[in-house]
Amino acid sequence: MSSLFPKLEHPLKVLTHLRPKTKTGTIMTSVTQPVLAFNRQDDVKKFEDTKLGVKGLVDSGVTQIPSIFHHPPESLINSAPDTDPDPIPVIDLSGPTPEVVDQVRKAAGTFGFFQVVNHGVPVSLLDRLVKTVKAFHELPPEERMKHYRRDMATGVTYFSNIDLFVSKAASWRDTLQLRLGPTMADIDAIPDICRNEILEWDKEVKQLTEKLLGLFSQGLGVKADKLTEMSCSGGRVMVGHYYPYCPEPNKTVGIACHTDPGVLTVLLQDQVGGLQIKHEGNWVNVKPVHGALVINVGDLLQILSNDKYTSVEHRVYANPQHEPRVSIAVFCNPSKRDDLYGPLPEIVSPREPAHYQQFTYSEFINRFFKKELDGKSLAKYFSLENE
Ligand SMILES: COc1cc(/C=C/C(=O)SCCNC(=O)CCNC(=O)[C@H](O)C(C)(C)COP(=O)(O)OP(=O)(O)OC[C@H]2O[C@@H](n3cnc4c(N)ncnc43)[C@H](O)[C@@H]2OP(=O)(O)O)ccc1O
Ligand SMILES: O=C(O)CCC(=O)C(=O)O
Ligand SMILES: [Fe+2]
Repeated sequence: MSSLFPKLEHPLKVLTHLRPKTKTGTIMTSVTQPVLAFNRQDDVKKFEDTKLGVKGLVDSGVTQIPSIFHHPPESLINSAPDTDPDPIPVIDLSGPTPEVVDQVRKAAGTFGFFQVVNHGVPVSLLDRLVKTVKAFHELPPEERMKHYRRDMATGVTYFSNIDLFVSKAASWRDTLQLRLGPTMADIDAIPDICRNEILEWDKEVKQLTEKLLGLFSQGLGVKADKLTEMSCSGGRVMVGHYYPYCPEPNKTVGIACHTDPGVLTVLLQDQVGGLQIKHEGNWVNVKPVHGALVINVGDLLQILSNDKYTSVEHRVYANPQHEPRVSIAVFCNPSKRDDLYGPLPEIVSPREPAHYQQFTYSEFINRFFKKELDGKSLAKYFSLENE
């Protein structure tokens, strides 16, 4: 440990020594000594080694966020102006199927996002899930840090920022991540405090994603079980994000602008708000609707649909409120790794030729982990228009 980070008895104390940057660019320690050399990777590692995430920073009472969280001006976020009524469609899944298919097709082709109600998942379970995932993130530090790990051996991980070591700036959130399918993570590795709710949620979300794939398939005019047959929701990864209060929300973000790589994402958000999507060049808030689930098209579904559906950029602002924000997303991906994916043959023709080449899911996901972190869709890497 460098002399700038004196050996401290409690890991939380290290956090107060992570260096904020002054306006002039001079880097000061918390005891206001000027420092000439600044190694970002050292500070990233020290933050990681606390195993307490941004929640630990907040608990330690930071009033200035460490410079590893400072985003460049172009990626900073202001709250988007509220639009009334909220333009993002709320679809009642209990409606007549042809109408629901039509609504899904339109929403997926324009916003790439919509909310669903009467989706079949008991609202009481959604409330319990948010409550218990929040309780996990608010366990005492010594309990929480026992879970902190990035390796996928058990299928359960807990960390701050999936891309902490590769991104240019870290974001103000922590995440509990679990593999739900095709095989569930080790049950014993799921934190006790939210285990029952996650297991119940897994059953419900599996049924819901199959229903949604049916609607997306019919919206393309192909047989209802086409996307399910292609195993499009066989691989399911759940994340439980925690966005604590940020003392300097104008210097960082909750989650940087990105698209989701897979087929579709089901997102449960609490009532705090913060998610924004890009629509016709403007940022639009996705307002929380109690009991609703937010659905969005991923890059792979955009490709399968030959651009009939669109994978849209979205982001979350750093939480300026003292009430922490919790969101739970399930990313659906194909479980057949070596099958070929590309625009569905049924929807391409000489009049509507394929916009994308074919590739295996393994090639696709390798591209995800290799791509520069530009926040843009993966679709461009498979586009035939580049050839
Ligand atoms: C870590 O390096 C990164 C990270 C990023 C992240 C950018 C973002 O923040 S995007 C916004 C939020 N999105 C997410 O947090 C992504 C959440 N996760 C997912 O959507 C899925 O986990 C998935 C990444 C799409 C993978 O899902 P799935 O295919 O169902 O799951 P697996 O079977 O477990 O994995 C498939 C394949 O990927 C390899 N892999 C999984 N996790 C990692 C990882 N953290 N680092 C490297 N490789 C990983 C896994 O080993 C499998 O490989 P095989 O060879 O066995 O097929 C952007 C850029 C980065 O570099
Ligand atoms: O927290 C949210 O509302 C969005 C999370 C998200 O976009 C993601 O995990 O990919
Ligand atoms: Fe996302």
